[in-house]
Amino acid sequence: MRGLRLVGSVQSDKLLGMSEIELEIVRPAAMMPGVKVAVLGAGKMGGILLQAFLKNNLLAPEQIVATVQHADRALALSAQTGVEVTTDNLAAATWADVILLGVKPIQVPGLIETIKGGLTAEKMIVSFAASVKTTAIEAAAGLELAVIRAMPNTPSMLAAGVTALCGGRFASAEQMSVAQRIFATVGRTVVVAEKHMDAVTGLSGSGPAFIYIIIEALAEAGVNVGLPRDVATLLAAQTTLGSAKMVLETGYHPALLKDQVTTPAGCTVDGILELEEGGLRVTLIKAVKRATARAKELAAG
Ligand SMILES: NC(=O)C1=CN([C@@H]2O[C@H](COP(=O)(O)OP(=O)(O)OC[C@H]3O[C@@H](n4cnc5c(N)ncnc54)[C@H](O)[C@@H]3O)[C@@H](O)[C@H]2O)C=CC1
Ligand SMILES: O=C(O)[C@@H]1CCC=N1
Repeated sequence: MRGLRLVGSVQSDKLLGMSEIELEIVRPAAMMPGVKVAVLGAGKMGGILLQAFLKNNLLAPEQIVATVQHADRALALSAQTGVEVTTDNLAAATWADVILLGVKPIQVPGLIETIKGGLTAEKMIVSFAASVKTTAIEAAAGLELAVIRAMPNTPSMLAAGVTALCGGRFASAEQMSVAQRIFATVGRTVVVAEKHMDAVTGLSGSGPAFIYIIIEALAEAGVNVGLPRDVATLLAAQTTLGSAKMVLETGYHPALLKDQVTTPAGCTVDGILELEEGGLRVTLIKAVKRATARAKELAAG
């Protein structure tokens, strides 16, 4: 069905008194027409991006080729998305203008070695692998080509993600704006200096896992004080979402918003005392510091 105009017809004389209506369903033009994108390593994160490109009509299916490690997964993903999925990284990279790298950090150098023969200085590589520096990709490619490093997160699945991006030595402002358009399909984007990318990984890349644990714990607490589990989970998740929206949309400091909840001599302050005694703040700070430290090591294995 790739690239075809879909034309169907229905018999509807009973409804409209006409013998036949011609239905013509034509997909609207893609927002980045003519750009060919390869997603090398369409796993969890790469798969989310691939689906978002299609859902947002950033790219038509025939503008995308994805790769995975195993042929059976290629077949399944192709059937699910209507996109060509292959295990041939070199062919995909040779065909594409923009090459997204979505394999594990340790696999990036080997993957670039594989696709090197298909790279030219006119192409652009966008890596969302943690830890791998733009200079490492440039050096492995052996070309003065644009490299952009990105760190998205999994709420991207609902277009509620956030992606930090930084450009390598040969990436132009125009190429950065192409990368921002790519990641805008899955949420907000922010451009940072590359020295901050491991910290971004520790905070917003890993962060959803930390927040899920907090939501799970709040729900467990709700069950502990007598709520049905489904009600407790809804209350915990919506409270987290609503509180995040308050920070983003009011622009108030989180401490001020916390003070608004805390009635003098009320119940909230008693809960806060327990949080402080249990070291929640320090624990979260340590979690982000540990994840950031590990992010610095991942490229080396
Ligand atoms: N999962 C997350 O929350 C985030 C992950 N990342 C980064 O995304 C990358 C992938 O992570 P996940 O999606 O979580 O892992 P994943 O294991 O789901 O995805 C990796 C994919 O690469 C494929 N692959 C492996 N070797 C390949 C090869 N030679 N050719 C083609 N495909 C190959 C695998 O089949 C798999 O589908 C990592 O570098 C990670 O740092 C970045 C931001 C967030
Ligand atoms: O855990 C990881 O290594 C990846 C990078 C950020 C989120 N997941």
